[in-house]
Parts: sequence; C-alpha cells; structure tokens
Amino acid sequence: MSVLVTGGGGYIGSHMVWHLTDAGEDVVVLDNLTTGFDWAIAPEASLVQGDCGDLDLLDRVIGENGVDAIVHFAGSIVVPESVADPLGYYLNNTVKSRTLIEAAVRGGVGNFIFSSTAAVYGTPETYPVSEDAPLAPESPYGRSKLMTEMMLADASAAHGFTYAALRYFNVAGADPKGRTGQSTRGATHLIKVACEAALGKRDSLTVFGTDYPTDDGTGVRDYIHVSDLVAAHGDALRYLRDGGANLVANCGYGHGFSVLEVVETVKRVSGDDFRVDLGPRRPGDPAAIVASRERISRELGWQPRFDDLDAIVASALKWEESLVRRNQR
Ligand SMILES: NC(=O)c1ccc[n+]([C@@H]2O[C@H](COP(=O)([O-])OP(=O)(O)OC[C@H]3O[C@@H](n4cnc5c(N)ncnc54)[C@H](O)[C@@H]3O)[C@@H](O)[C@H]2O)c1
Ligand SMILES: O=c1ccn([C@@H]2O[C@H](COP(=O)(O)OP(=O)(O)O[C@H]3O[C@H](CO)[C@@H](O)[C@H](O)[C@H]3O)[C@@H](O)[C@H]2O)c(=O)[nH]1
Repeated sequence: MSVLVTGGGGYIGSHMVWHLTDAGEDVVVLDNLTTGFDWAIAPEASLVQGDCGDLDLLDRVIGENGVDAIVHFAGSIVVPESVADPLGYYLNNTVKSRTLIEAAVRGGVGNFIFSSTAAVYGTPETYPVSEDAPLAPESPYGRSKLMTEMMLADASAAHGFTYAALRYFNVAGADPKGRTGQSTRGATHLIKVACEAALGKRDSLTVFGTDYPTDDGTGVRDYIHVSDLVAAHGDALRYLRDGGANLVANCGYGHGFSVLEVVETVKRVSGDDFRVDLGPRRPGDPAAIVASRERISRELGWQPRFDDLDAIVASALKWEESLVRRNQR
C-alpha cells in the first residue's frame, strides 16, 4: 500500500510528503519539477520525474507501487497567469487531471484527494463561505479546478472510487521543523512576496487594489498555515480509507486579513520597514473570501494548531532566511 503524491516537489506537496513519511506511509512522488524541487522531497519518499498527463507512466507507477491513494497537488496555480494563458491552465489543471483520474480508475485506486481552491466561489455573497454557496469562479484558474471537481464526482459515481476535494484558502507559512517551505521562484503570493521584501530580496511590494468594498479597501483572504492544511489531508486520507463518503470541504480558518494587515504583520514580525506601493487591481482577483470551516471540522474532526497570523509569518520568514543562506552557499 502506498500513496502517490503528484506535485510532491512543490510548496504544499513537499509538506504533505513529510507529513506522510513522518506517519510511516510509503510515498511515491510524481513531479515534472517545473515549479518544484527534488531537494524539497523527504528522503524516505521516492521521486518519479514525469508528467501527470503521461498515462503510460501513471499506469506503471500505480501498478509497480501498489498505490491505494492519490493526493493530487500537481498543477498551475497563479490566478492572473491563468487570465493571460487560459488554455495552458485548462491543459495542465483540467486535461491532465482527467488523465490522472483515468489512470486511477484503470489501476483500481480507491481513494483520491484533490487540491481544489477557494477560487471556485469567486466573490461570495455571504461570509464566511460554506461549501453550498454558489460556484462562480472569476478566473480560468478557478474554472479549471471546478471542472476537475466535476470530473471526480462523475467518475466516482461511475467507477466507485471515493474522493475528497479540499478547497484551500490562502496557504502560507512553512514546516515548523524547517525541513521545507515555499521555495517557488518568482512567487506571486502575498506573504511570500512580503517576506522577500523584508529580507531585501525585492525592492518593494505593490498592493493590488485599494478600492475594494472592504474595510480598508484592500483584498481580504483567509490565510491557513500549510502544516494545518496537510494535517487536514492526513485526516481526509484516514477518513476515505475508513470508508467515508465523497467529501468536498473548505480548508481555512474562518477569518480574514486584508493586504494592508498582512503587510503590517510582516513588517512588525521582521522588524523591516520595506517600501510599499499602492497599485491598481490585479485581473481575476475577488475582493474578499473567508472560509466556513464547519464542515471539515465536523466530518474530519480537523483541529487547526497554527491559527495565528504572526506565527504563520514568522515561519515563512524563517524559511525565507534559510533560502537566502542556501543561495549564498
Ligand atoms: N498555494 C496556495 O495558496 C493554494 C491555494 C489553493 C489551491 N492550491 C493548489 O494546491 C496545489 C499545490 O500548490 P503549490 O502552492 O504547492 O504550488 P507549487 O507550484 O509549489 O507546486 C505544484 C507542483 O506540481 C508540479 N507540477 C505542475 N504541473 C505538473 C504536471 N503536469 N505533472 C507533474 N508535476 C507537475 C510542479 O513542479 C510543482 O512541484 C495546486 O494544485 C494549487 O492549485 C494552492
Ligand atoms: O504582491 C502582491 C501579491 C498579492 N496581493 C494581494 O494579496 C491577496 C492575496 O493574493 P495571493 O497571495 O496572490 O493569493 P490569491 O490570488 O488569493 O490566490 C491564492 O489563493 C487561492 C485560494 O484563495 C488559490 O487558489 C491560489 O492558487 C493562490 O495563488 C490578493 O488580494 C492580491 O491582490 C498584493 O496586493 N500584492
């Protein structure tokens, strides 16, 4: 019995691989290393460098490793990039997920966990947003993920495997033991960008939009620590293996922070007063989105351990410092 983690060399996937190997699971990673890194993968896991769209490779990896569960992180993740390159996003996120689902069905893999996103809701009408809210993605990225959720529902009904589609809100922070973190080159995520600015890796940070209908006019997001997120996947894996029914669940804390609040926190925790420019809105960005976590707590018994923006930022900064040292070597 082993777990196939696609995208296990990436930011969230590398934390998941550590979480699984810490729990004594056999893990095989499939990653094409476009944005991920082989060095980020826990040494106990094995890496197959390849693409999720390669059905022959998937058949082989699933067969040879006795895979009973797939955790599917591989994909393209930048909302504005998806607006500029929608077909690239539909290919990497939707078409290749279809191939992976086909391989799972052919290989008799019974359990499937999928990285979905809060972006499937667009700008919700109510806060916090529950899983039953209208699905109205505002970007090709969000639509590419929603289509995969739909394929999973249809394929599960036809072929009998079970799945959990976990809709992540904004993932941030790093492994508290310092073993991995967000290493993405040219990252666009707010907390990562702010940490890079605080450490002098960037000259400044630009706030994208100051005229949103929020308290201070900047975008509001629900930032979840990556360790709590991967723990939710561990809970979901146990739940599916124990015979739980298909589950679609939000992964967030249930409260949000504005861009300016995040910037202030990074400045305070780092002690660096980096330059901040005010700019126009970024294409595809909703104004505010905050999770209801009622369902995931009820169904999986999920209990967050790092629900604290200062702690998230501190761990992200610590990882960023280790990247600076790594690049200096
Ligand atoms: N970071 C967030 O805030 C966030 C929020 C919601 C959902 N997600 C989802 O979580 C997942 C992981 O995101 P991340 O932040 O770790 O991104 P990431 O870019 O660090 O990781 C993605 C990994 O997938 C690999 N990959 C990409 N396309 C592939 C392909 N076709 N075949 C094989 N490997 C491939 C990359 O090399 C990388 O290692 C994504 O599916 C993303 O949509 C992320
Ligand atoms: O330099 C920056 C970067 C971001 N922002 C703002 O900060 C907020 C958060 O942006 P970002 O960190 O880029 O995340 P999102 O665009 O919200 O998207 C993330 O969170 C989604 C779930 O909510 C995931 O699906 C996506 O994969 C992931 O990139 C938004 O209001 C942005 O406009 C800035 O103002 N300046």
